[in-house]
Amino acid sequence: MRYAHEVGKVRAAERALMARLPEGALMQRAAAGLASVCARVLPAVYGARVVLLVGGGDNGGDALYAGARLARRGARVHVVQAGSKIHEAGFAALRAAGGRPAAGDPADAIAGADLIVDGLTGIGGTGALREPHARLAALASEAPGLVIACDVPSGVDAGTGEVAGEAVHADITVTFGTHKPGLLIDPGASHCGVVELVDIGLGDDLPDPDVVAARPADVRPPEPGPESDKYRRGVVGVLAGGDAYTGAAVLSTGGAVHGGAGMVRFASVAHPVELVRQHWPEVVTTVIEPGAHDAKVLERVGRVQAWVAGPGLGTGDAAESLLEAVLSTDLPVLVDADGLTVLARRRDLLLRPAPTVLTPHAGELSRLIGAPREDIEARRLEHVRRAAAELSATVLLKGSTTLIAEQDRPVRVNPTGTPRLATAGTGDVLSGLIGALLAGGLPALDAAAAGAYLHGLAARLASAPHPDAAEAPISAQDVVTALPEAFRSLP
Ligand SMILES: NC(=O)C1=CN([C@@H]2O[C@H](COP(=O)(O)OP(=O)(O)OC[C@H]3O[C@@H](n4cnc5c(N)ncnc54)[C@H](OP(=O)(O)O)[C@@H]3O)[C@@H](O)[C@H]2O)[C@@H](O)CC1
Ligand SMILES: Nc1ncnc2c1ncn2[C@@H]1O[C@H](COP(=O)(O)OP(=O)(O)O)[C@@H](O)[C@H]1O
Ligand SMILES: [K+]
Repeated sequence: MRYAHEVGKVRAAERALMARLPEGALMQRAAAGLASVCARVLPAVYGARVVLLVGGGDNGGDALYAGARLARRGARVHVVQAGSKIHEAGFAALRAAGGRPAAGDPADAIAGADLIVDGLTGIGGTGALREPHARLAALASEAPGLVIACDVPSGVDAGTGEVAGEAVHADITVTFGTHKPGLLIDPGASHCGVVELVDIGLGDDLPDPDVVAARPADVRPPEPGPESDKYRRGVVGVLAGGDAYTGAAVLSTGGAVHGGAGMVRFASVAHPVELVRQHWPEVVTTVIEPGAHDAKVLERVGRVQAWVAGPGLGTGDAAESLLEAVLSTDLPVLVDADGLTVLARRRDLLLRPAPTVLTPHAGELSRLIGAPREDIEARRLEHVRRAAAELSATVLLKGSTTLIAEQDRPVRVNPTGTPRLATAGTGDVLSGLIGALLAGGLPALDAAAAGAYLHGLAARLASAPHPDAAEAPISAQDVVTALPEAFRSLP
């Protein structure tokens, strides 16, 4: 796992470690790590034109000491100072090594640099960047040279990933001690480029992480053993589709079929059942007669280990009764799409002892918790946590970074995916896939996280089947088709 800690915890760990070390030792560790990444990516350090963008805090100090190290190796290092304050000792070290303030318009120095080191703000940055920082951030983002952000791209809120105004778009972010949540969560994450973690020795002083992102080896779908049979591997029941929407039923069922369940049962009104049978002959189907939506329907469907309810189900009384019946069981239930719209008016249905997984996008979450959609998109971490607490459920918030929250657990950030996933029907695939993983016995948080990982991986593989291939547009059905390859590519 990659771990991230909130800013307050990073500062507390730094204080604890600093108390045991000689003054300035921690900043030297950070600067040494930063300088070594700079040296590695430059074709040659000697003669390289390096511009440091330096704010008034310790983030600027890191940049100045790293600049001094590069200057000692022959780089031509210039400083663009933002504001009146500067880290005096760092500035003195840079000057002693031959670095100088940039003369003339900073725009020219930035445009002519081989490498720009962003030391405007780090974990101390709050709110939208002020001037002249904002202009310098914009100039760096547009410059032809490489941009390396020190700790956090300036303008990104390290704790949340919120970007309130202008912010640096880095090629590489060299972060110290631990990841910060804002480096893993959009919109901040998309400003970071490649994130490199420099160990400054915080290890034992850091508490449990607040946010974690899986590495491939962390994703462990249930594996069938020699004793497995279709029932022991887990049966998933899908309640989806209606007379109005049939595609959602086919796609959600497809996610379940390729998600590793021993069997998929599907129930709906006649038309979607017919289509699901055509697409997925291996699925056991039940036709629900119009008007019959109570618990008896579930008995007719047969035994399952987990339910998926909602895609294309409609939002009327029939859908509500079906949802009430399924949430009255003592089985894990995933609710998606139309099911979430119903839940927004029937939150009482969430008061149940068994696990519930909700998979909203920002619009659906907005209805569920009564927060504006724009606020959810700007501050995804805060809202997904709030939703998990208020709704007593595992909440997977879809979008440009998928987050999964469960009360009192670190929030999982999904590292896979592509913006090409933003196409109709891919969410339905995800619901069936997670349902299969739940039926296979994974706990809710692990099932949701593994499902999001495999779904994002399948989308990448569908869009660009090998590393050198250009990305092509994909359909939701392509994601279903690529799921076996996604499973195969796990270590
Ligand atoms: N502590 C340690 O042991 C270690 C810390 N390390 C490093 O220290 C960094 C944290 O340093 P920090 O606490 O000095 O804060 P920092 O990120 O430089 O920001 C403060 C400056 O930004 C300014 N500013 C804020 N918001 C702004 C805005 N919107 N627009 C414009 N300006 C804004 C603010 O100005 P003010 O508001 O005070 O006028 C102040 O000048 C951390 O990220 C890591 O790089 C490493 O060396 C490892 C050891
Ligand atoms: N900008 C984006 N980058 C990456 N993935 C995205 C982006 N926007 C949406 N997605 C993903 O695409 C899928 C869309 O799901 P959803 O909104 O439910 O669509 P639908 O209801 O049409 O199936 C989700 O997995 C979501 O995380
Ligand atoms: K920075």
